[in-house]
Amino acid sequence: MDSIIVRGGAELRGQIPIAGAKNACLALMPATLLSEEPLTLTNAPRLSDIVTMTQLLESLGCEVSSMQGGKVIALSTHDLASTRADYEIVRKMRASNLVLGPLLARAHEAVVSLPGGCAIGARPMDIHIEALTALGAEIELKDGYLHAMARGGLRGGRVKLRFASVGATENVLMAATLAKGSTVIENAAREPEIIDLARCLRAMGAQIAGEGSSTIEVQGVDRLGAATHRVVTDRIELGTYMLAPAFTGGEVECLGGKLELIGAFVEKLDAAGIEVTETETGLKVKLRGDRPRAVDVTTEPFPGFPTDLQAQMMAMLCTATGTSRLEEKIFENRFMHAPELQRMGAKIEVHGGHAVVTGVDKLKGAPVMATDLRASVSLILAGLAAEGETIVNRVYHLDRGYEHVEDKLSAVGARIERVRA
Ligand SMILES: CC(=O)N[C@H]1[C@@H](OP(=O)(O)OP(=O)(O)OC[C@H]2O[C@@H](n3ccc(=O)[nH]c3=O)[C@H](O)[C@@H]2O)O[C@H](CO)[C@@H](O)[C@@H]1O
Ligand SMILES: C=C(OP(=O)(O)O)C(=O)O
Repeated sequence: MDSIIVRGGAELRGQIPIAGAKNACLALMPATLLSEEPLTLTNAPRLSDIVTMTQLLESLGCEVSSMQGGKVIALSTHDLASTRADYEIVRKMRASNLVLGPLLARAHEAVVSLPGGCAIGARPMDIHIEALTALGAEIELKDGYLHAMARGGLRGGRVKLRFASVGATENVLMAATLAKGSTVIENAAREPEIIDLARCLRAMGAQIAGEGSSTIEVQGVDRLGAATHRVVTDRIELGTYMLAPAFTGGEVECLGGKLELIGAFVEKLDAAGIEVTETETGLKVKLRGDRPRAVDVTTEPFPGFPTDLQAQMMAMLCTATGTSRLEEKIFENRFMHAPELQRMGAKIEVHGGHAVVTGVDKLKGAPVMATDLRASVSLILAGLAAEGETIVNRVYHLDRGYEHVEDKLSAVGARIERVRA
């Protein structure tokens, strides 16, 4: 398995291009199942999760080709070959469950493996099931698979989510586009990835209003057509690289970055003494003074502070002056980076869903283990600030969510390299 070696202490200066969002693209790709006509996605990120979604869609009869080195993905599902999403693929990636809504809408049936838990916490699907049931689906769990059926097709209805689940909002939004009549989704998730999906579905001919608010209305149509859609900027990759100069000094411009994608995060950066300026091409970031200051952070659904940036923020707060408190409210086991950061000299105490971080003068390089996607990159960031060499092992998680991390960081002056196994 590959590892990444980081030698700390180099100041960062320059521009980092931010890719299209993994978590948007993984919801946009299954939208192809709703139409017999082609869907083309531009600004797609080049990630192993996209390859996994490609394999899943191909197993259902979709033709997928990628162009421009993977930045453009052309999908076409003229005929569905299967309505079964197999455990062998679904277990690799939670987002595989996003084929459930589209399959039900198009074929009126689906058999989809439960994603199961993952390292960061349980990944239940009860909210998805309840929402699709409100559109007339009958769903039963058998042998680890959800067996779903919509006799006579889905019909619109009132869907009230008990929690603003991103995945459940995406599944029911896609399903409702082809349901008979109108659907109202209450307590819908408001993440930028939901807005992006709604825009793509609208380009395909869906009638949707209210995305980005807590109430989304959908008027079902008979069929969806062809469309080309540009994937929204990855706000998590953006936030990750925005933190980099706080570890190293210098100034970095994240190309394609927009404040509206990342407001709550930027407020915390400001409080920590990190200056963010919007430019015509992106967001410029630099640290005021020598060290960041402690801040308290609670993860919440959008527009709150994103859970997917908590690990990177914790790594930064390990180098700050003062004591910070972090509360993780989305996933129950998302502090696995803490013991690894401790190996580098960080002072962190974890009590259930809370962590207390007391900043230290200097982190020290160490061999560390990447336990999940965002934990992996938090260790790389910490390595940029640490004295000596940090070896981040087991980086396959990283390749799920960050394209060419070592190239992007070395282009702005970091001393980082990948060692291929
Ligand atoms: C609200 C939130 O921040 N969602 C994040 C979540 O999306 P993802 O779609 O994976 O997760 P959800 O938004 O559905 O889940 C958030 C919470 O709801 C719970 N839940 C979810 C579905 C369900 O049927 N039953 C249930 O109890 C989950 O256990 C979790 O505690 O992970 C993604 C990858 O890290 C992030 O990009 C999303 O921003
Ligand atoms: C945890 C993440 O992804 P997934 O939901 O696919 O596990 C993530 O994007 O940070």
